[in-house]
Amino acid sequence: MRIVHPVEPDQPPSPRSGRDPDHAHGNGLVASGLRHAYGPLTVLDLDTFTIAPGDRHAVIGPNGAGKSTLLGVLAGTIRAQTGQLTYNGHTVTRHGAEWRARAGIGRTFQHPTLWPDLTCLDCVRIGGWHHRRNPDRTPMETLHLVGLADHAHQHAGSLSHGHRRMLDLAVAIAGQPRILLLDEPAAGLTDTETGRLIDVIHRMPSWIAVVLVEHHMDVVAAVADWITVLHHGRRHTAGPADTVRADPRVAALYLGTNGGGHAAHP
Ligand SMILES: Nc1ncnc2c1ncn2[C@@H]1O[C@H](COP(=O)(O)OP(=O)(O)OP(=O)(O)O)[C@@H](O)[C@H]1O
Repeated sequence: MRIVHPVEPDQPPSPRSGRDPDHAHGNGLVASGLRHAYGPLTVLDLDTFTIAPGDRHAVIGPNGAGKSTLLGVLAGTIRAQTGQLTYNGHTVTRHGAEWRARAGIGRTFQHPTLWPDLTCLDCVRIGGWHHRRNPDRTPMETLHLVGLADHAHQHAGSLSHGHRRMLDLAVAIAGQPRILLLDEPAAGLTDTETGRLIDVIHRMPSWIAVVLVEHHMDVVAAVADWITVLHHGRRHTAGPADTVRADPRVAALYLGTNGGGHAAHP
């Protein structure tokens, strides 16, 4: 895939430095002993998974490896059968997705649903409904960031697939997350949209952690400095992005010579 970066960025990229304006970054999200099964099928079995402020962490693995399940457990849309989660030192295991979103754990979805009868602008307004502080940017500025300013008054239901994904991202950003969980954000995007997505992630302030589940390895290479590889719900490999991408065991997993499913070659 050829990634096209927007020719004229509308804002300078955010430096990976700076300070959380409300000093609320704490020590991030720490999960331990996560286990989840559907019937006899264990789809998640992780001893620990940690997200620290500012992380750029990709979770990759063959189809069915448990990546979306992990994101769901972290976001609170799936309750793991066992395990504990703390966020900035507080136990949040039993708190649901809405509480976690308000606390700063935002997410996008593999299949965004949004509100089809609302305009893009109203969707972004809803995304920011729980602000505890002055918004980082107006809803219109958020739409501009993701390249949807010209579609502000269009109904979400009439957007193209790629634009719907970018709107889902805008809605998540409007919630001013401290941890942003992205589930296959590049799936189905054009090259130009993919370039825009990478640009948006690069502009995230340094105190925001971004965790993305992604099959597009050029997107992973562009944004992640740490990669966890899941296989059958377990950690197969984890480490600095360059090291993991060069690991022949990971390539073997993707090529199916290690009992894995099919997916793009890392
Ligand atoms: N609600 C459910 N009921 C039963 N099985 C499920 C359910 N959700 C997911 N699974 C199964 O759990 C396993 C892990 O699914 P998950 O979506 O987490 O994997 P994934 O790594 O995100 O896959 P992909 O890359 O294909 O999106 C798969 O075998 C999937 O079929």
